Amino acid sequence: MQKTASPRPTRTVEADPMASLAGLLREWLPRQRWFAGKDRPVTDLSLLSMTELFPGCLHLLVHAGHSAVPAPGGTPPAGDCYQLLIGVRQHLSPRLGRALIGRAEEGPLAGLTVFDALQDPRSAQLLLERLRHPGPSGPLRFEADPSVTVPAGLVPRVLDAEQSNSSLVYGDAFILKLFRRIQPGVNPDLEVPGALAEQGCRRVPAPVAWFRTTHPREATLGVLQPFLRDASDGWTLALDALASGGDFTAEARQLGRATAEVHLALASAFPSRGLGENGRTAAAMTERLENAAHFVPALQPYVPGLRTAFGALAACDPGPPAQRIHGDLHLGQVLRAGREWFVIDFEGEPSRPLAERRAVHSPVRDIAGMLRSFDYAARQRRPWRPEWARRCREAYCAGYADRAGWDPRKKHGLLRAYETDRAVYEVLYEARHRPDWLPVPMAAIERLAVRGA
Ligand SMILES: Nc1ncnc2c1ncn2[C@@H]1O[C@H](COP(=O)(O)OP(=O)(O)O)[C@@H](O)[C@H]1O
Ligand SMILES: O=P(O)(O)O[C@H]1O[C@H](CO)[C@@H](O[C@H]2O[C@H](CO)[C@@H](O)[C@H](O)[C@H]2O)[C@H](O)[C@H]1O
Repeated sequence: MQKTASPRPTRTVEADPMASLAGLLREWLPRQRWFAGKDRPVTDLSLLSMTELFPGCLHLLVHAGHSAVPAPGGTPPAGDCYQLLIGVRQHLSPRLGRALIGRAEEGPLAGLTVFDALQDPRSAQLLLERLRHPGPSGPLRFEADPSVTVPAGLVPRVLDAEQSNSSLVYGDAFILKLFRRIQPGVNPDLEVPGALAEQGCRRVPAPVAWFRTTHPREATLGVLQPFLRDASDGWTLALDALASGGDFTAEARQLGRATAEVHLALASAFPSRGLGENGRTAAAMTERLENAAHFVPALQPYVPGLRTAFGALAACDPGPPAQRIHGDLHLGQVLRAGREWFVIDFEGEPSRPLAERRAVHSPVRDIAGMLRSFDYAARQRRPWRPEWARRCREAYCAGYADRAGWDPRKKHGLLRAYETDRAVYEVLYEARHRPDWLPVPMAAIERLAVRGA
């Protein structure tokens, strides 16, 4: 184990470092995987909050504005708030080269080297120390579950994953997720696992420590939870099965059961609402489709057909009651450790407003997310393996029905509408983040719009 120092007292720094940082961050931010505004130029950067977490490490909330370009639907995009941990030093050791943001030329940090402090093991250790000692740091509040002991000196490493946020793994015992794009309010990725733990649900790792800000608005900033050692995510396992010709139906069936168990625990932990309202659901789906088609013109030829398909929802059985759900369920959000499936990342679809992500929705939405994921996996192989995805769908729905007491396959109209809605979200997501992947959800759109299945 490495030695760790106790964190020193923190203070809120008065001088505005943006005079030094704005130019560097304007270059650096759009290159980060978690930066959501890659498709629009950053027109302005402003500081919302700054706390010196420990000497040489600034905790910043910055606003990245994109005011020049209209958003889909004609609303001008106001921009986003991002959380940054910025290290400032005279010189950066060459082994931290990939953390480099640049050298400040002007302002209060002129002449100093600026870097991403999360990549620096010393800063990562001090951050854990801060979480181990709950209390305030300027506007920040560090809090912990008093029943869990987090040992000192755990060796940190940055998780090397395709992520929407940034995570640090400590001694293969805990994982800290730092939310990057910050929205005011409680993040469901803290709220939901905490509430599920109180229900005794063991399918979701429970938060052990977290931190939040009170300025400029209350918001969750990070969550520490147990790290599931030797776990493999569902996406990797599915691709391995596809590559080796192995069967994935037993896994898919257990995954269906695990999903149903999490849904049942969510329904106990949070208030549910009566039966789903298909009319409102259809209107919301249509609006999302039209907004997405504004941004991705390839969707436009399918809009009339899909609008009609969503409209047909009104005649469908409303399905199970609306309740809190995962909100962005796919094979990358489930981990297999030992013989069990665990569900992680309850943030919901990152581009939706927090209030919408914390609202109740039909559990069919999560089921549709996972079914879309089987299709994504099957399309990673040439030739495409539709029968593999179809078998996984059947098994997953059967497993879900075993535990939930109702069978998603009997809600055909609803399931089809939610799969379409999810594919529309994916088109927008891929256009923004991974244009090479766009054909995967576009193929589903074509299938659902033209053939309806
Ligand atoms: N409790 C955990 N135990 C083991 N690995 C985890 C755990 N939580 C997350 N991970 C790993 O971290 C990755 C990213 O986590 P996730 O919560 O999905 O982040 P993001 O919201 O940034 O995409 C996951 O795909 C998984 O590999
Ligand atoms: O970063 P998150 O895990 O919160 O989710 C976002 O990124 C996902 C990709 O990393 C994206 O998922 C899409 O691609 C997956 C394969 O990489 C596939 O299994 C999913 O079915 C598909 O939706 C997800 O949509 C996005 O919110």
